[in-house]
Amino acid sequence: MGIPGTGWAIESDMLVFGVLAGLAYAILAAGIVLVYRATKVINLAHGEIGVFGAALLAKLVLDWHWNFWLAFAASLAAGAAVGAVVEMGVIRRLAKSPRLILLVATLGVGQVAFLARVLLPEIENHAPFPSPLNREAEFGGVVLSSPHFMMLAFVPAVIVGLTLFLTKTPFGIAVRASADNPDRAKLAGVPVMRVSTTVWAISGALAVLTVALLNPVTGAVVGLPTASVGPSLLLHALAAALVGGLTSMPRALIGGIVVGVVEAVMTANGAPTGSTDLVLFIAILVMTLLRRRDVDSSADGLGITVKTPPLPEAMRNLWWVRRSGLITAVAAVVVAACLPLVFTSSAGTYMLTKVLIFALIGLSVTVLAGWAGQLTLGQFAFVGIGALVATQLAGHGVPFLAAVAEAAVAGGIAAFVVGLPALRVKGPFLAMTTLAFAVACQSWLYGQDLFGEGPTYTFPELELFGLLDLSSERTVYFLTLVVLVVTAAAVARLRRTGAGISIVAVRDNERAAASFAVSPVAAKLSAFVFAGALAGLAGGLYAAATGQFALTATTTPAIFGPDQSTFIISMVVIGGLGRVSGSVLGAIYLVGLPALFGESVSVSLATSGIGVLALILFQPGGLTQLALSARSAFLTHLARGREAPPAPSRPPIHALPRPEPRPVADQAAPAIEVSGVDVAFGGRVALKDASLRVARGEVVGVIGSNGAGKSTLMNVISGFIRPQSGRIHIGGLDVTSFSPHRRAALGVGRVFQDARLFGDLTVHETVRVALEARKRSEFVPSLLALPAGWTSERRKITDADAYIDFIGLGRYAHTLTSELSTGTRRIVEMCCLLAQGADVLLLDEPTAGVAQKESEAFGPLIKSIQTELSATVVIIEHDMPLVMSISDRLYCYSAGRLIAEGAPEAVRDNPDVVAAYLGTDKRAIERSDALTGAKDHP
Ligand SMILES: Nc1ncnc2c1ncn2[C@@H]1O[C@H](COP(=O)(O)OP(=O)(O)OP(=O)(O)O)[C@@H](O)[C@H]1O
Repeated sequence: MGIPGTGWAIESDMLVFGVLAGLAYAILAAGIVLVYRATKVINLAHGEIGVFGAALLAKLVLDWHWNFWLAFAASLAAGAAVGAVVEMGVIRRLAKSPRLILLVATLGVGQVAFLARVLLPEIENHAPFPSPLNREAEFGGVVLSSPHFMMLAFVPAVIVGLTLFLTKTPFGIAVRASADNPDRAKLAGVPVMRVSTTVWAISGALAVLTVALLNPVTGAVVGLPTASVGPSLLLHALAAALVGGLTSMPRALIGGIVVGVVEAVMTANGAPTGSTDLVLFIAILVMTLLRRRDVDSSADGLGITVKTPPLPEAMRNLWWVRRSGLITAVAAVVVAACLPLVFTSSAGTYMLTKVLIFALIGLSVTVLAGWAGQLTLGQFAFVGIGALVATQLAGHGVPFLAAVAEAAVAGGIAAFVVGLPALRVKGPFLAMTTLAFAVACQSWLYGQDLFGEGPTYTFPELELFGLLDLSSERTVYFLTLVVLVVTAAAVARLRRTGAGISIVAVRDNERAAASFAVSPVAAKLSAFVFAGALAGLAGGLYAAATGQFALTATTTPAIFGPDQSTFIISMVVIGGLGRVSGSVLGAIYLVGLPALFGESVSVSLATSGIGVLALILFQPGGLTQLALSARSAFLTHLARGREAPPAPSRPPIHALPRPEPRPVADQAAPAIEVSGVDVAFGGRVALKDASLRVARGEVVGVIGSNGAGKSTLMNVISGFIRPQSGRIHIGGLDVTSFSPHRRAALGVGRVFQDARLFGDLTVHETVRVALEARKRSEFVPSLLALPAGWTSERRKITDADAYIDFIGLGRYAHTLTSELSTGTRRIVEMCCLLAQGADVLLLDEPTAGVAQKESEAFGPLIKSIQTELSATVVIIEHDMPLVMSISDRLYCYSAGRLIAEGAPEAVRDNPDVVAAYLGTDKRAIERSDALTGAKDHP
């Protein structure tokens, strides 16, 4: 059979080989799916655990002559035990940590499993990997032997068995419940911990089974270095898992077979090297893009883990304490500048340069993963692109600095291309896409003619401005040091500007950020492009420092390969995710120490998988956290017996900064007009022919029982939900097709029911995000500290101070919002509305979660903010006394339909409203949250 238009043939042997390979991918995928279903983590240690168990099996059968099945059972049990120990010792302890930390922990576990395998007594009898039967049969022109039959029999049986186990048994339901919401599952009596341990134990056994099935098929000879489950194999399995949406095992089985067959057909027909990985990358990209977008926009748990401990009041305002970061940085640069005097050999200088380059690449991960929360497993791909571009250009006579700058541009462009589709992709799916990109770069892109003749590339020996000889390692070292210092300073500065804060805000709460006019797309893309450019720049310098490097699809470990991408993630997490110092400390720890003091047992122990795991377990904030804790302890010690100096006072605020008035499309038009809006989620109708008309300056309350469609109405007005029909006008302008952040820029302010704001931003930073609605901080001027950007940033800082003082939040200004009580966070939200200068305020249960006593103050507060902003207000509230006291008119919704509208008293007494919402109990009306149960007290 042939494929029309390609000249390719499909023979039966390709199908047989394809199916066999596909079964291998599927069983690997099953293990990944199992753990992902239970813990939402991609277990990167899965392969290594399997390789360890399979080595044990080989030892038992070949050297100790155990019966195969007995040895098989024992190694599966060993795999299960390893899985359970990993869960109890690592995963459980990190359950509340950001997912990135867990991912890195699985990398550490993988290294420890690798070490365990190496420590197993050496196998003396070199022989093919053991298999129980000794039969052969011909099938489709292919001679199949017992390992193939094992694969054909075991894989479908295991997958069907696991599927039934997970879908039809109470245990399976418990797995799903504990994955979706562990706290709620615990309340419902699900033994969450036991479920998790069991899942990891099953996955451990499955890993051993996988490698035990895989090894004989690939003809592994025990005792010789066996191929481990590297990124490429993992990627095939991930593609299969993705066909099943990371949850369905039968679909993963089909996915695996499809991947295997396509690959076999392509390879047998002589498709160019690496093109199968390219196809895999495209397939993964398309599949992730076609996935239904997550409705839930909550942060995917990639938060920053480094927390600055409080400093004693007596010391906080001393100049050298305030400047301690800068002082440390200067001292570090001085030390770095002296190091070449200590490590004088050319190899030593090269290692120092490599530490600097890794720190630079670490900065790119800091921005992308730490700030933007984009979990990338392919950052080294951009380093490789940068290196090749710089080498190629330098080889064609382009001056050194221009070549390196173009490497940065190439990295940025490549990141833009990858980042654009990645905007729709989150967390583990993005990790997979970027890993696929890294694998495709290694096996396909780097081999393209565009980058010159490989596989060996030589960076020419150049001069800088005809003065500095770049063939000297020392010159390259100092040049790299200058680039790193300048870049680190720019990155640190960027984080303090509106542009940097916005990136973190989008990561923490995309909806809230959009409601402050921050464009999530622009924030994420700018992080992607900037990180890509930094990686490309580092790549250019890496090529210059290395001089000559070889790139082939099979070189392991490849200099720019996917393994390096996972390494750099570990490095940044170990250093301290999200901080500039994190990249530098991580590079010193994981690249510098092993290279310079590799002989020392304690150094290799500290920087091995065990050291990394121990550090993550006891100090998830990494080395930066350790340093900050040490500083805090030292200052606390010094502060003993010292009086706290009076805090520097700020001049009193006489008037709030006035926002520039926004142009209004039609002065005579109502502030908000919603007409004929229908919204349905699947088959469930949330709004039917909804309408709302609010005059300028009016306060309108929206009431109705839970699920009546009130929040949906808010989401329709603010742009988070596109209605199936109907139109929305703001100030006479038809905004139906506008995104949320565009509506926010028109003056639409919003508070959300959950009052989550941005967990990793301080109150001051949060208010500055709101100020973005007035004047957006541009990325490039902020990064380069151009005068325009600088003046506007200074202005925003003082404006934020003014709003915070006005609303009485002064003492919380530098507290993280996640550390505030719900009531205080609600007040921060109000402060943000002021800062945003919103003239249409959409308040979705602004007192939800606030104690009754505190919520009484909210009526006057809302009124005063309305007056200050001359705003129009729509408020959803279950607190009837509050909503009655401030509203000019009320709308009441029931089951998505408007049932009453008019003066507050008239609506309250309307029989339909009484029947559908309020009931007849007077006390309930006076304290209506008792009726809805909506209020939870902090
Ligand atoms: N993103 C969504 N996906 C599916 N269904 C949804 C979604 N958002 C809302 N719904 C459904 O639409 C209906 C209206 O929900 P909505 O949140 O607007 O009600 P509400 O009146 O605000 O209730 P509450 O007082 O509890 O906030 C409910 O049945 C809800 O389950």
